[in-house]
Amino acid sequence: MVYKTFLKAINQSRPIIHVLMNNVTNLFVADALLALGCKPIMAFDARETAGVTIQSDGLCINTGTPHRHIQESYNLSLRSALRNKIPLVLDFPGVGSSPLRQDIAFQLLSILKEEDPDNLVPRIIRGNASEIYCLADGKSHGGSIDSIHNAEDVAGITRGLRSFASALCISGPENYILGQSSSILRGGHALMSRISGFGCVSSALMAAFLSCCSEFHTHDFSADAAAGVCSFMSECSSRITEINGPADFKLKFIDQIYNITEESNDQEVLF
Ligand SMILES: Nc1ncnc2c1ncn2[C@@H]1O[C@H](COP(=O)(O)OP(=O)(O)O)[C@@H](O)[C@H]1O
Ligand SMILES: Cc1ncsc1CCOP(=O)(O)O
Repeated sequence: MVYKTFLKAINQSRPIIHVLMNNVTNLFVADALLALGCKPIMAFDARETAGVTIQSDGLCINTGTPHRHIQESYNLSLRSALRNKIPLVLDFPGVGSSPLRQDIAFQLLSILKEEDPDNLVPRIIRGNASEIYCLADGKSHGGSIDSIHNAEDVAGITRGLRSFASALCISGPENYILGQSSSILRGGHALMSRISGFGCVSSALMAAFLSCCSEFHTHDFSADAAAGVCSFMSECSSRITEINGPADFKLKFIDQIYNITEESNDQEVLF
């Protein structure tokens, strides 16, 4: 299924996407979702987060900047999504960097198993190769938010982790999508690794694509949604011309999210 099918569905349904994003990339993610035609809502407080999730069409939890109290919000929203059949994406930036990040991640994974062991609620786990490596083997590898591993190597050790989600995306210069079927999709532009937020945006857009899933009945919808986002982001970046640097690329990328529609011809610049 190509990304244009998803763009059309999003354009028609204007889904509400509840995002618990890290505080580095919150605005970039909100702007990317708005440009796509979604209605993002960033809500973090445990007193409202489960209720906001119930009223949403998709959920994205990104645990990149943990702080006191937010772990409860992650848990409440995840349970709320699973109990109300709201599709979701989990993203764990730098999960191998500290015991706290691992504790948060493994608690969320245990909630997935407890509430929905058969993956009936569509869900994607996305991360760079080092993050997926840490989730898959349960050990900390230290280091930064950026990946030091190779997606192809890590894909080989994800059998156990794959049982937690209907699709897994190991991102990087090439994106490995592992679901009922698997695919490898080229990334976008090397500058995507030189500015914060392209991974976070990718996860949020996956939640948006997943939110349309009731309209489709494919055997492997979550993998289609993950692959659709990777193709879409690749197309957005390939249309950007006259790049002055990372910040310029980021703004022009948001414009491309807005400009590409289901009617666009591939590689056509629409400014
Ligand atoms: N060197 C690269 N070349 C092309 N595309 C890239 C590159 N690095 C990242 N990307 C793109 O940016 C997205 C986010 O990738 P990644 O950097 O792995 O995530 P994160 O920000 O979570 O570490 C990928 O899905 C891919 O499309
Ligand atoms: C720098 C940083 N630190 C914690 S979260 C974050 C942003 C990560 O964004 P991305 O992984 O999408 O580049």
